[in-house]
Amino acid sequence: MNPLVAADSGTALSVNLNKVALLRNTRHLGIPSVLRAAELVLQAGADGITVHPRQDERHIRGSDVHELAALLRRDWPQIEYNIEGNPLHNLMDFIRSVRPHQATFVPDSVGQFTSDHGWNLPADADTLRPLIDECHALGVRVSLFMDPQPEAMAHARAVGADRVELYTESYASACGTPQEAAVRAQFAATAQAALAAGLGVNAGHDLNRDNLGAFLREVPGVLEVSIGHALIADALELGYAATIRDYQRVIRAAHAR
Ligand SMILES: CC(=O)[C@@H](O)[C@H](O)COP(=O)(O)O
Ligand SMILES: NCC(=O)COP(=O)(O)O
Repeated sequence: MNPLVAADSGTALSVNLNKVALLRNTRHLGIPSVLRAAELVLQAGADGITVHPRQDERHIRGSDVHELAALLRRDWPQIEYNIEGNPLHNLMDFIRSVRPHQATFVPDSVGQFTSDHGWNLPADADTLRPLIDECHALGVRVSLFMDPQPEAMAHARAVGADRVELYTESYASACGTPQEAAVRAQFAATAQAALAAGLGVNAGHDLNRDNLGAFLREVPGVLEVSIGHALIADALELGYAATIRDYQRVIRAAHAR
């Protein structure tokens, strides 16, 4: 599959392997293996691999980033490799050495518990522009992690981003509450603004098998979802292959209209 276009289903499923590394790091035995997890999810039909190497290496280590790059280059050259992180911290070193298909810029602090907000545009524009330009010179697509604010989408395009990744925690936490429909509509409006500005739309954070379908049915043009925490938790119960098949079933069903 061409990593530069959406999956045949309409939305590519990129599997975030952070939590496999988190479990591995609690012993010095190398299990569970991040590389083996990548092979298993790809054999089962995942469309991409995502990692978010944090500076404290609490989960993904620098060595994982490079070993995954070598594996994908050797055995899965058409599979999209998406590396997330803060380009003001450690991300750019990985982008320069690995040249993945996509860099997702995330404005996390060092030691942050998990990502919890997007970029502030246009305030961050002057900081981001040269880093986006550098990625483009390296042949790397840039996606900006963004809150669901329609008015920020034109600014994301103006600073040179190719895509935005909509930060979906507010949607996930609204699911099952009276606010669910309104929050989803906010994401739909943001995606429409992104498309109108000429951006591709990705989405991620706390997506799962239960909330993904409704999101994809209502939010237009989502090219890629990156899913880690819930998917790896599902895989502990179901195994990698059955889990990937089920997420792909949800994605296909959302697009079968
Ligand atoms: C950008 C994003 O939403 C995810 O990459 C999230 O930050 C995962 O990071 P952790 O696995 O460290 O929570
Ligand atoms: N970009 C989001 C991601 O990679 C995974 O987020 P989560 O599913 O672990 O919350």
